[in-house]
Amino acid sequence: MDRLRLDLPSHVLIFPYPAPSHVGSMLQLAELLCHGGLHVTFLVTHYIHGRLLRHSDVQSRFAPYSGFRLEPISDGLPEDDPRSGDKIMDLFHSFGATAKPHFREFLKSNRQQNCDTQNPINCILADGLMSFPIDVAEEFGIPIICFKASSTCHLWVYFCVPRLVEDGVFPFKGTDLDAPIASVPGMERFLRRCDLPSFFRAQDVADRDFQMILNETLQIPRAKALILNTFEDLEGPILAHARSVCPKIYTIGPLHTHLKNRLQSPISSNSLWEEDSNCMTWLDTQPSRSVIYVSFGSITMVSRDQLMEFWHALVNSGKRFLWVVRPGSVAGEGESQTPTELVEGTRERGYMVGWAPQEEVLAHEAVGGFLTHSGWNSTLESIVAAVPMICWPWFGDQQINSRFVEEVWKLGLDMKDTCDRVIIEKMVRDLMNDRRQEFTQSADRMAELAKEAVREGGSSYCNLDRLIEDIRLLSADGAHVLIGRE
Ligand SMILES: O=c1ccn([C@@H]2O[C@H](COP(=O)(O)OP(=O)(O)O[C@H]3O[C@H](CO)[C@@H](O)[C@H](O)[C@H]3O)[C@@H](O)[C@H]2O)c(=O)[nH]1
Ligand SMILES: C[C@H]1CC[C@@H]2C(C(=O)O)=CO[C@@H](O)[C@@H]21
Repeated sequence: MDRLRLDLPSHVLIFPYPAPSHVGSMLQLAELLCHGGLHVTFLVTHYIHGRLLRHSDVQSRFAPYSGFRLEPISDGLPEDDPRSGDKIMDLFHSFGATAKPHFREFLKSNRQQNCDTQNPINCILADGLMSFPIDVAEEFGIPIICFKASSTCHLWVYFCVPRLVEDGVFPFKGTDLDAPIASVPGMERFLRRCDLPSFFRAQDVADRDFQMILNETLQIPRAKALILNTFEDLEGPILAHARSVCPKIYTIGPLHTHLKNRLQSPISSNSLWEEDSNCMTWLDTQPSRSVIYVSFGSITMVSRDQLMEFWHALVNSGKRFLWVVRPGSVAGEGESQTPTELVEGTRERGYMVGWAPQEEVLAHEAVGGFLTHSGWNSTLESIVAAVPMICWPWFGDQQINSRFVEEVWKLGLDMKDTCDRVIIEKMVRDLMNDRRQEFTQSADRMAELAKEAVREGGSSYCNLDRLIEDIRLLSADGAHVLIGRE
C-alpha cells in the first residue's frame, strides 16, 4: 500500500471559557494568528455566538481570513437563562459538567468532515480555566496549548496553594484580612490575606468554587505551553516563578494594543452589549484630563446601596465623570436601565451609559482617571492608555491585580473591600488632583514599556512570532495525513 504524506495548513481550534472578556481577549489572539497565516476555528457557546453577531464587528474583522470559522457549542444552560454576573459560578459549574461530550463530538465531526477538505484541526488553544479540553486533546492525539486570561500574579498564587495550606496560612484562621502572608515567593514583602483571590476567603479548603478553580488551574502544566496576556516588564519577577511550574510561557500582551500595532487597524469591538458612542461626543466637550471614567466590567454586580455610595462620592468630589452602569449589573434590578434619580442628579457634571467603547474612552484626552474593578483586560487597557486607577476589586483575580496596581506598579489606589462615599471621594481627589503628578509619571513610564513590548523587536512581538512558528511545528507533527489505498 503506497502512502502519500501531505503537509496540511496549521488549523488551530481556539476555545475560550464562555465569559465575555475571555472571549474578547482570545478573539484578539485569534485575529493575530489569522494575520500570521494560520487557519482558526473559534468555538463559543450559542449564547455568546448570538451576542457577538449582534453587537460586535467580528464578522467584518475576520472576513479577510478565509481560514476563519466561528462555531457554536452548548453551555448546558436553558436558552432563556440570563447568565447574569451574580450567577457566573453556576455557569462555571454547568459548563464544566456538560461541555466535555459536546467538545469531543465537535472534534470528531471536524475530523470526519475534514478528511475530504484536508483541513483537520491539528492544534488546540484552550482557556486555562477548563481542563476537559486537555483530556479530549489527549484522546485525539492533538497538541494543546493553554491561554490564561488573567494575570501571572493571579496564576502564581494558585500554584502556591499547597505551600499556603502546609504553612497553615489557608484556610484563614480568624477574621483579620490585613494579616501579612509570607508563603507566596515573590510577594513576601507586600501580600496580605485580603489581596489573595476572593475564592481564598472560603472557610473550607473543600469549598466547591475554590476547588473547581484550583483543580482546573493545576492542570495547565499538562499542556505543551501556556500563553499569557501580559508583558515581561510588567510581571517579570512573578513570571520567573511561574516558569518554574510552566517552563514554556509565551508573554504576548497587551493583546489589544499588540493587535492594533501589528495590523495597523482601528480599535476593534468584541462587545456583547451595544456600545453607546454618544459618550465620545460628550468627552469632546470636556477639559483635558478632567473626567474620571467609572466601569466595573462584564460580570461585577453592585447593590443599590453601593451604587449610591459611588454616586454621592462622584458628585461630592466635584469632578466630571463618565459612568458605565451595565444593564443587569444592579443586584435585584433585573435588566432595567439606570435608576432615574442617578441620571437626574448626574446631568450637571456626569454622563452615564450602559456600555462604552472603553478602549476609545481611555485613550481620550479628557480622561484623567479610571475607577475600575481591576479586571485584567481593563487593567491592561488603563496601563497602555497611561490612565491612573482607583481599584475596587469585586471578586476573583481582581484583589491581587489591585494590590499590584497600588503597591508594586504604583499606578493608582486600592480601595479593597470598602465602599464608602467619604473614602471614595478622597481617593478621587487624590488621583485627579492632589497626587496626580506622582501617578501620571509612573503611568507614563509603564505605558511606554507596554508599547515597547508590542513594537517590532519587542518581547511580546518576538514571542508571538515564536508562538506561531511553534504552532506550525506542533501541528505539522499531527497534520501529516497519510493517504493511501487501504
Ligand atoms: O463599558 C464597557 C466596559 C467594559 N468594556 C470592555 O470589557 C472588558 C472587561 O474585561 P475585564 O476588565 O477583564 O473585566 P471582566 O469583564 O469582569 O472580566 C472577567 O474576566 C477577566 C479575565 O479575562 C478577569 O480578569 C476579571 O476579573 C473577570 O471579571 C474590557 O476589555 C473592556 O474594554 C467595554 O468595552 N465597555
Ligand atoms: C468567569 C470567572 C470564573 C472564575 C474566573 C476568575 C478567577 O478569579 O479565576 C475571575 O474572573 C474570570 O476570569 C473567571
